[in-house]
Amino acid sequence: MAARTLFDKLWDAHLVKPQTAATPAVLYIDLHLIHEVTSPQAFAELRTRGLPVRCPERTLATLDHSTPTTPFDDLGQPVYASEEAAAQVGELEKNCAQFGIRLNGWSSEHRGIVHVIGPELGATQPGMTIVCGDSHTSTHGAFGALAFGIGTTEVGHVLATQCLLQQKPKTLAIHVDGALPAGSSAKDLVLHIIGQIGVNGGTGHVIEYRGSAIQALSMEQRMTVCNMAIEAGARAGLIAPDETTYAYLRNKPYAPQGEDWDKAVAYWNTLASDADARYDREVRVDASRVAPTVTYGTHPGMVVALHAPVPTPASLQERRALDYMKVEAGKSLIGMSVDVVFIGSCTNSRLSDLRDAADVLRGRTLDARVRMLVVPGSLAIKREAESEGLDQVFRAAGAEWREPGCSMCIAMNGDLAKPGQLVVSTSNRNFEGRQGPGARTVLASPAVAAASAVAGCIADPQSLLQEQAA
Ligand SMILES: CC(C)[C@H](C(=O)O)[C@@H](O)C(=O)O
Ligand code: SF4
Repeated sequence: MAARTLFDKLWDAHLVKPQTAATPAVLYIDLHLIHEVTSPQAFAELRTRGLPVRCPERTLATLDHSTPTTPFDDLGQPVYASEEAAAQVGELEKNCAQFGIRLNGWSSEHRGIVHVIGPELGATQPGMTIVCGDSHTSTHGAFGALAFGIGTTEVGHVLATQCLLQQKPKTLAIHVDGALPAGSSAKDLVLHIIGQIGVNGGTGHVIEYRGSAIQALSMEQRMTVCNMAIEAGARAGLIAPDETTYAYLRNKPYAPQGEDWDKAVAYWNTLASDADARYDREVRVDASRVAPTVTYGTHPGMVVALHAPVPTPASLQERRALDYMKVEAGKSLIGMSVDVVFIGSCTNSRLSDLRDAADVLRGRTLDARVRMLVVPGSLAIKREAESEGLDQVFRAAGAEWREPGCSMCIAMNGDLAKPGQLVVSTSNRNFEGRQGPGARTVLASPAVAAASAVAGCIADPQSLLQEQAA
């Protein structure tokens, strides 16, 4: 057989019907993740047609986008920001009960952001096809699973048939060699990559991240990198499974156990791209040149190294973005005044991210002008962080330690910035108004975000970390 890439192997193993000139391929879906925003209409469609869910056991639901991150009220009930949010959640609860779907709801110890809990439970596994009505489903590609976002109509198709119609995407290998410099994180790497290839650089492709710098990343870091594949326009991001993957998954609740585990690992070991496999495109990135990186504009491709000057706008659109952000070309963002700092989202809300932020904050307090929200990606992460005392570090610094959810990443739950406020955010999208009407977003790593909270302006964590060490 001809040499195949990781993507080819995943595609071939799930192909129910190949595509023809006239019809897309039919793919079998191993795991369907659902949340409250993109599922209601899909269930309504099932009801209209009198259809059951084909594989409830392959469907996993959580509440995340519209859920409050404040504690329950005195009656033990969540306090929703709007009727609409409450209705959306209620709808998912009802649909899951009626169609026999596991829901990590309010009473579950496993609730959290969909892209955080899938991996955490071991539901996300190498070799799988995984879909969700959510663009950041690419996160799960960190495990060597073909994982991508789908629309609400497709959510209905998958619920009804456990299959999906797909055009075969092309492959793009991003080789990342060299070592990340001390002080540069996975977030800096992925922002740097998007800056290098552009927000359309991956369009029509599945990205496979490869090379020594990728292999050196932990699973949490790999998830950060795959999470943002979609921000480069890619259909999905992939990393071949290896010992790091297996060490993470072993003994997770839904991971295979005993003999099944050994069999699974033997299969997973066959998934890596063959040595002579061909990609449609290849790009090289030198990890040693990745500095702490931030966005300065209104899409995730408008990135700049923290100490480098913002480039001169090359188009009217870029000029408008700079105006909106109140950013000046020719100057770095260092020193720009900050109103809100958000640590959270499916990009950077895992334990290692919280540790990175806490390392900068330990023994310090926030600048008086800054509001800081720390929102763990899941209840499990919240509990772990508390057992390490990270919550104490955040609270002592003056930050808000909140319940898990998407929160200010998308501001659907009432956590939002005011018009004109500047948010340094560890999330993945800096679109106009995403974190509240008129709010301005600078995407950054947890360390840069935390340092900016202390300084009250965009700041480099290095000097703070050196002081801590001394
Ligand atoms: C609400 C949902 C459909 C959306 C997505 O698809 O990604 C959200 O998660 C986001 O991050 O913008
Ligand atoms: S955390 Fe943000 S990016 Fe992730 S699923 Fe929620 S809204 Fe989307």
